Amino acid sequence: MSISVVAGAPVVPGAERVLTPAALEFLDALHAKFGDRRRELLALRTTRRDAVAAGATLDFLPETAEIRAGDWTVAPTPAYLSDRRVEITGPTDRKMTINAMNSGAKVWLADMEDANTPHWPNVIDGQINLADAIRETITLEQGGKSYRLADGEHAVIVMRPRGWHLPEKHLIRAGEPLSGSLVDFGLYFFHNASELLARGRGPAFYLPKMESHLEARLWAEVFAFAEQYCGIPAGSVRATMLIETIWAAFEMDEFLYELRDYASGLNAGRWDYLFSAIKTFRDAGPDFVLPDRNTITMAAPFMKAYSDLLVATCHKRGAYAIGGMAAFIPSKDPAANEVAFAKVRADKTREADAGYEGSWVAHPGLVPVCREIFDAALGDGVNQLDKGRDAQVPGPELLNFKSLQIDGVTPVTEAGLRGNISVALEYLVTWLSGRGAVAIHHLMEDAATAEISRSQVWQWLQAHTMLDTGRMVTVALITEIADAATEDLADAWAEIPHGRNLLADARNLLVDLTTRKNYVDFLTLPAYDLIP
Ligand SMILES: CC(=O)SCCNC(=O)CCNC(=O)[C@H](O)C(C)(C)COP(=O)(O)OP(=O)(O)OC[C@H]1O[C@@H](n2cnc3c(N)ncnc32)[C@H](O)[C@@H]1OP(=O)(O)O
Ligand SMILES: O=CC(=O)O
Ligand SMILES: [Mg+2]
Repeated sequence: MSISVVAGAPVVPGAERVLTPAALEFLDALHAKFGDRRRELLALRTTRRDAVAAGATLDFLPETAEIRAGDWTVAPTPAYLSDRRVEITGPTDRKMTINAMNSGAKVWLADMEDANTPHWPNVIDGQINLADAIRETITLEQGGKSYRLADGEHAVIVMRPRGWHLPEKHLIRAGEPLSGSLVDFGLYFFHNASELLARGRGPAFYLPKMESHLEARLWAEVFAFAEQYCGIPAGSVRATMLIETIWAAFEMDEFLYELRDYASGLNAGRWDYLFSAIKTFRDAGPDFVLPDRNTITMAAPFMKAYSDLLVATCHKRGAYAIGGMAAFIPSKDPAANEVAFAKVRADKTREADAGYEGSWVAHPGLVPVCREIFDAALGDGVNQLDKGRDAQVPGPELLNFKSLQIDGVTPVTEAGLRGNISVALEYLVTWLSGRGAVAIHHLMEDAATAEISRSQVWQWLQAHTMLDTGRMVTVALITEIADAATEDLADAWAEIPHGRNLLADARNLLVDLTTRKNYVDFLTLPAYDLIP
């Protein structure tokens, strides 16, 4: 069996550095060993969601009760990951790679996932940029500026590969596209694991969007195989798992247990979590319809329950709890900037008080505020593992979406509907153009936040939701708003190469995703079909 680049794939300068025969052989071995299991586990997702559609609910798993009750801890935290008080996230383009490394954050989540469009050039360039960053040779001349790694300490790289559901269509094996996860992980590991080990800085990964501990087990098997294949000591990898599906909230102990030889923490991936909550219970009746996106904060009882359970689970098992993304980013408008900093400060303070070891920021300008808050919480230490261990969170609390109702009704506004449609549209066109994260109305938007927006519109339509203005959510209303939003963006996108076509594609995709009867599991799947 062998792997080839599909005919017609965009030519990417430097690809020969990444797609070496030996690296492709490694990808081949990974797919031979794990490809079938990946497909089985994706099918299991469908089976489990079908059960919810038929009336089942979610609960802690009876078959893993012993794991939850057991007395075990995860592998020791390596020195390079012992201080995670501030982590910056961002895509792996060359400029942002250098800026993230220089940002003053302890960790950089190098994102091939929520913040990345998997255009073939992004996939390959990202690998090149990471390899150069690891070896500290990365430079860039752009826009009259010279970018270099600053003297002194740089952020530790924790790479986030694509989730299990995403294919990599530019590489095929036996006529089938490869797995995006295995391509991102495999190329990064093959080229950099020894170098990272030698430098005492990895290899470390963030693992996204898992729904079952069996998916965590698959990652553990992949790590063990990769270490052996590349001649790296067993147990060298470190993994931080995102708890960002509602399913994962019921299996946090199990995730850590499956990856116990590799795990260094869990992260509260709040945006995908909310998306998963909506998606999973999208047709479960009025008690599962959620209100406007901007009203569902981490203070919502079901979000707080998830956050508390995450800290307790981590700390019981000797793992770090890493906070999530406050989506507010710095702005040139002083009033908006003040709001952004106040919101981020409040969010990070809540996390530090709850016992997290550190948290995420989306922008270098926010590193100092996060650091200041965690400096105060951590004092002379680097963790708060003795904090928050005793939280008891009954399963139903994780599903108490109803608590956001007012007088038995979920408040949904026309402004919320318009906001969801315009943000999802602008995100989609940006994604199609090759950028997976963008600032819209002073907020960071990425695949996870856009998933919430389009899923809410779908759910409100199916639930015949009445808006605060007295209008009902209908196909006609969604289409009317989408067309107006498209018109609003038309001039800006007309200036960009192929911009008109991209905008038309984004509009059509959005209307289809939100008004079709059969819900689409991930917007990135049909969107991926639209990119070269
Ligand atoms: C739900 C989740 O998964 S969250 C995690 C995934 N999402 C992300 O990682 C998003 C990360 N953030 C970003 O991508 C960006 O901040 C954006 C797209 C939201 C805004 O970016 P911009 O519009 O470029 O912001 P802005 O103009 O203020 O940037 C100022 C400088 O900071 C840099 N910068 C901004 N954000 C980042 C970042 N996250 N990492 C590194 N550099 C950054 C810019 O490159 C720019 O550099 P320059 O002055 O050398 O040109
Ligand atoms: O990946 C993070 C999230 O919030 O989603
Ligand atoms: Mg996410």
